[in-house]
Order: sequence, then structure tokens, then C-alpha cells
Amino acid sequence: MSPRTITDPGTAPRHTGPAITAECLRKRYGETQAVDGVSLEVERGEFYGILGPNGAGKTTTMELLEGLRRPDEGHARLLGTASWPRDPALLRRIGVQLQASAFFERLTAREQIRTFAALYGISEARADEMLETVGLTEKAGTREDKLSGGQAQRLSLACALVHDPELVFLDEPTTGLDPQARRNLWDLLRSSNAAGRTVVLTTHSMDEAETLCDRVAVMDHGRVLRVGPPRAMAEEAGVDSLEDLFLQLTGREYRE
Ligand SMILES: Nc1ncnc2c1ncn2[C@@H]1O[C@H](COP(=O)(O)OP(=O)(O)OP(=O)(O)O)[C@@H](O)[C@H]1O
Repeated sequence: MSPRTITDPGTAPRHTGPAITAECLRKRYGETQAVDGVSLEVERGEFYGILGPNGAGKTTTMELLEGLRRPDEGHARLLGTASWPRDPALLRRIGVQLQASAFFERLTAREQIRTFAALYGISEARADEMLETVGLTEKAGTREDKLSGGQAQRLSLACALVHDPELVFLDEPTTGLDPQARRNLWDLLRSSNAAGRTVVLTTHSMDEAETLCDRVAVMDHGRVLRVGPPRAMAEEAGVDSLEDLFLQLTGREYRE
């Protein structure tokens, strides 16, 4: 074994291949085949969306990619490293946006992000900078349960980015937000991607997928039906929108 440290990302081997590869992932919960043979590849620097209706298997797919769940079958690699079994050196290089409900109870916004930062050995100054980046400096002293939905989502994004990960996963980051808060979050996600980071998000919003994503995987019943740039994919299929594409692929109307 090489003596290379496993915790210092600065010494991690640089990997130039795809950010993510997944081969034939499957996961079953009792009678439900939540993920049914998902294969995909995400390029470095890409903004990639996993789109599908409720129950399509988006969250489970993400959890398998992230290494938060063990697949029944198949493999995923992130930045060249197998995501299962979990590898602490890899976890240091990825960010996972947690739901607002996963905050530490009763802490203020500043205390939340400083606590996340401390887990990664990141300075308080950098934590405060992230709070500024997501526009929450004025709310630094506010307790998590007193933040609005949009503020809580921005705080959870800041917590996922505080250690400057190369790859970030977001599970339905704008669900429940009003249009303005949603746009603000879109801007943050775009600039995070423009800074060179690979971004993967799940969404049930066609609009969001079309606006943000370089490529989208359309999922239904645990399977990826089609992958491509949203507009080009619809054009190739001879339809006007992702909504019509979904109808063509499944024979069902898409309900957000
Ligand atoms: N822990 C679990 N135990 C049992 N069944 C589960 C579990 N998690 C998900 N499922 C089921 O697996 C299927 C896929 O769920 P998943 O959450 O991955 O879909 P999704 O596309 O993210 O849906 P949503 O948009 O509603 O979050 C659903 O039928 C769901 O009910």
C-alpha cells in the first residue's frame, strides 16, 4: 500500500475521466423495484438532471450513486472511485445537499454552517464566506427553524458546498419554493457549476430541467428512458417539449 494519506484531498490522485459512471444499478424495497437497471455517465463539469414523476426512483438512484445505499446489483464510480463501500477520502470530495430537516436542531444559520465546516476541518472564516455567498449574512443569527423555505434551502446548499467539493448532489433543491426564491437558488446553482463543479440534481420539474441542465436523464418506474440535452432530445423525437417527450415514451401525461 502506498502511504498516501486518505483524508487530504490535495494528495488524492487526479482523475480525468467522467465524474460519474453507473452500470446497471438495481435496488428493491420489498415488492417495489425502485431502481431497475440504471446505467449513466456524467461528465466532469456537467450540470446533469434526473427527471421523473413521483416514485420514479430518482432519490434512490442518487443515494446509490452517492454511496448512501448499497445497490442490490450494479456499480457506481465517482471521480474514478467506487462509491460502495464508502471511502472517506471520496466523501471529502463530494457534497450532498441535505434536506432542511437534517439541520442540527436549534442552531443558528452561522452555527449550522460552522459546525459542518468543522467536520471537514474548514475555517470559520470560510464558513462565514459561504453564508455570504448564499446571501444569508443578515440571517446568520437566526435559528434554523425560523428561516423561510428559500433561506433554509440556501443554507443547506451552503453546507453542502462549504468544503469546496468537486461534485455536488442535490435532491429536489427547489421543491416548495416560491418563484422568486426558486430563481435565486437557480442562480446559485448555475454559478456553482460555472465555477467548475459537476452538479447532479433530481427534479420532477420539466421547467427546471430545461432551464438548468446540460443533459437530463428521464426516469420512470426505476428505469432511464432517455438521456440527452433537453431541447435536442425533444427535437430528435419530433416533439416540442420534455412533457410531450414523456408522453411519447410512456403513453402517460406527465404530472408534476
Ligand atoms: N426506504 C424505502 N422503503 C420502501 N420503499 C421505498 C423506500 N424508498 C423508496 N421507496 C419506494 O421506491 C420507489 C422509488 O422511490 P424514490 O423515492 O426513489 O422515487 P423518487 O423518484 O425520488 O420519488 P419522489 O419524487 O416522490 O421523491 C417508490 O415506489 C417508493 O415508494
